[in-house]
Amino acid sequence: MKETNFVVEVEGVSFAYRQQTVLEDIHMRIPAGSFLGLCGPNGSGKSTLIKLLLGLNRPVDGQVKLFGTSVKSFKNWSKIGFVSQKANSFNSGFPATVFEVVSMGLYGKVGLFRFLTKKHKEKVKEAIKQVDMQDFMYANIGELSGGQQQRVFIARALVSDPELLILDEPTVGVDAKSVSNFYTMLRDLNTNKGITLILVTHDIGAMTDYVTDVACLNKCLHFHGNKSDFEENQEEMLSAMYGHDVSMIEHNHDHHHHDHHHDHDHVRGEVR
Ligand SMILES: Nc1ncnc2c1ncn2[C@@H]1O[C@H](COP(=O)(O)OP(=O)(O)OP(=O)(O)O)[C@@H](O)[C@H]1O
Repeated sequence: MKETNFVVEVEGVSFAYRQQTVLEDIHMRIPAGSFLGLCGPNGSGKSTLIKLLLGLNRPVDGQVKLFGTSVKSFKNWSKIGFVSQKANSFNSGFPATVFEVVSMGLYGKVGLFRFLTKKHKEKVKEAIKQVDMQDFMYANIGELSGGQQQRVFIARALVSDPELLILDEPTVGVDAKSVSNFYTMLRDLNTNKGITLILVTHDIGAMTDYVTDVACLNKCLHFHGNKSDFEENQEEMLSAMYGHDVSMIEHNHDHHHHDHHHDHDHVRGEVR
């Protein structure tokens, strides 16, 4: 029998800022090749958990392993790409092209201010194509929309061939119409390139059509499993987690109908 490879193993992890416990006894194993949507309300500890995975926070209890190695001694950071919502902050005057920004993803490998070889340049172009931004290769980053900028940051993370890509609220500031294209691109990276993805979001509805697995966090891990198990149990889970605040989980579940009355029938996890 083939053993499952886990990219991330979280074993009994707790974390507190001073006296405030933010994460409590989290157990979680993320198999290679999965696309995990990590959701939870504001302040539920999502970003804190990501910082633990990246070794930026030390757990109070328990341990984190990356590719089978404790994060404390993990060195192979080029296997991991990270894109945060704050990446998306270039103003229109910023004097760098898409090509240059994506090249920065290689500096860990080639050293800052070294010349890029032809091979490196090919890699940069390939990463830009993967996020479907080839038409903007030499455009200034500051002139692009929020969603386009986020694609460029993903390309910058992809250029060093990561096996795991972590995205913390990448669609903040991306207009609604671009969000589904953005998620489709992520799904393609997962299925075609086999990159394991962790997508942090407080918007459950928008991502469930794209991910393979879902984790729901609110200090404790309320659920972690594949998407179909999640969909069977989601009403209970969401009302336990979000109470009566369903505004953030509205979602047009139906792909074939676009009239508003119909959409409204498909609000998920509705609690009245
Ligand atoms: N550096 C810090 N010092 C003290 N408290 C913090 C710090 N960072 C986060 N917190 C607190 O820890 C809790 C969890 O925050 P965290 O940012 O992990 O949640 P989140 O789920 O990512 O939230 P959001 O969706 O709003 O980004 C919150 O109550 C927050 O106020």
